[in-house]
Amino acid sequence: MDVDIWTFTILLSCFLISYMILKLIIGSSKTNNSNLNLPPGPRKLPLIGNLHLLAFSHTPHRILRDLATKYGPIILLQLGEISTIVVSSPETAKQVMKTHDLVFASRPSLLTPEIICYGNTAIAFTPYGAYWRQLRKLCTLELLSTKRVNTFRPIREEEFLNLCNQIASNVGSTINLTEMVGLTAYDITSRATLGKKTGEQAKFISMIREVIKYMGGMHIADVYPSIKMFRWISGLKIKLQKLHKITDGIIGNIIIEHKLHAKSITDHENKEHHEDLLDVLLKLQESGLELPLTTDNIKSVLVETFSAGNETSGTTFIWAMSEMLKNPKILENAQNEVRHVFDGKGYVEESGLDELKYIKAVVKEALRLHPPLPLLLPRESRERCKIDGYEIPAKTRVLVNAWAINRDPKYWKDAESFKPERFLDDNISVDYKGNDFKYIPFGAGRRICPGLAFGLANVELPIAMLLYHFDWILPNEMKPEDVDMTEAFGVTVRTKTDLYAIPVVTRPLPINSN
Ligand code: HEM
Repeated sequence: MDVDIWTFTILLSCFLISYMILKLIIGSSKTNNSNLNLPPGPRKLPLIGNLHLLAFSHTPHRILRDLATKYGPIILLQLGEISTIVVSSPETAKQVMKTHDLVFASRPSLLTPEIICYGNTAIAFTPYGAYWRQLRKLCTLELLSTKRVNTFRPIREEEFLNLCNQIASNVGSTINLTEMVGLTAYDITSRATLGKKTGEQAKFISMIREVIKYMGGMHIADVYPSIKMFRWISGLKIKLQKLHKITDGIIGNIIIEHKLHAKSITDHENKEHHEDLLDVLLKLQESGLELPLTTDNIKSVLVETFSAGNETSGTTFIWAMSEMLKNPKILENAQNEVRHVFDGKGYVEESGLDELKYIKAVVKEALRLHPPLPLLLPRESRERCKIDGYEIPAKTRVLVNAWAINRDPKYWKDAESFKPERFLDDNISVDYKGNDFKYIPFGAGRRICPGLAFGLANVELPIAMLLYHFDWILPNEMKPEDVDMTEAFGVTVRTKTDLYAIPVVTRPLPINSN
């Protein structure tokens, strides 16, 4: 949650302007909740409330964990105009995402998704209601179902093999794993979503990477929504509108190309043709859904799939690789496993990944210690409700500190250590589906991540392939304990520095794989 210094300074000066003070005072008296039994929390400052506690932090999940240690598992913060509760224990998370899931099934309206995703019409930031329900159903049954994700298997295998070939041609040199794997993930999403690679697609990828820079963090406009001037003051709105105009033009062209192509292909070609997500969305649009799916709605979902999908899986891959490079014994165990399973074939196939119990445990453990969205996505209460005996008024913003929960020593033995073995223990059978609230990297309840299968496939396969074909050496005689695990907050919490390593080929790549 990063409010840049420039905007924050402007904010403070602006508070000197009397009409604003007046407006805020009137605003706060309108929502006077002093008679309610509200959750505890730190003392608020006039006008900004508790904003100063998070405004300059690059690791808000850590600050919020420290506050929870002091005030308890449910705390109330005043972030500018926004009353926000933060829950930090499995029990309170369960109350938000299971017991009262329907009450907390909405999302607040935030500036970036509002502009980039056509007025919040993608799934993640759409408020709860009939439109979200329809979109979510399409997403679960059609777009991101396990069956659909499996149809993209050949794309994943081909693209990650291309990556391995690229790495093999750089053997002995230091490579930037973060960048190389990140770009491959974009290529995969791009082909799965929009079909075969085109120039327009490459432009779209580079624009989405630009958009993502603005997606993370807490913007001043989102904590003072009634003061419209903050939307303009930082220049953010103008930047976003410019980017939106460009992405809209590119995606518009891609949709036109798709429609023309669909008309021109013969019956024979049709049978050979692999449906991409845009094909599916266009078919659904034609099919006459209960609520019409407009072309802008389709564009919105495409933008979201690109942005939500890539960063989360890319981030998870890098955390898992960083942890293994930091813990050579774990890297060796994972390599032994994948080589034992695939040595007969000489290459890794996605269909064999289920045999990689240890590597799956490595990914699970990486997601426990480093959930890419440590505070999940913010929710908003739709009506008044009680949690742990405390009143939560309607329209309260809710953050679930999954990062703190996933490493709570009350529930996890040796909680801060990277130990994949803990997930091999039959007594710890937590899954990704948000059934056990002590482990929620994908969230839980109605708003749980629908891209789970898509995301995991893009993490497990490259790990298996990169560990099968290559040994990895740290550059510049770096020691394992020096691998940088500093976090950087953005659209996801990723490693602050890119991960570099030197590959050594140990299992040759399949000959006809170029
Ligand atoms: C390792 C990969 C991923 C992780 C860790 C992850 C994590 C999450 C989390 C924590 C949420 C919020 C859940 C909540 O509020 O309870 C979420 C929501 C969402 N994710 Fe993912 N995600 C991943 C991959 C993907 C992929 C690949 C896609 C799509 C291609 C995707 C699409 C979405 C969407 C659309 C939502 C919003 C759901 C809603 O509000 O109904 N995610 N994800």
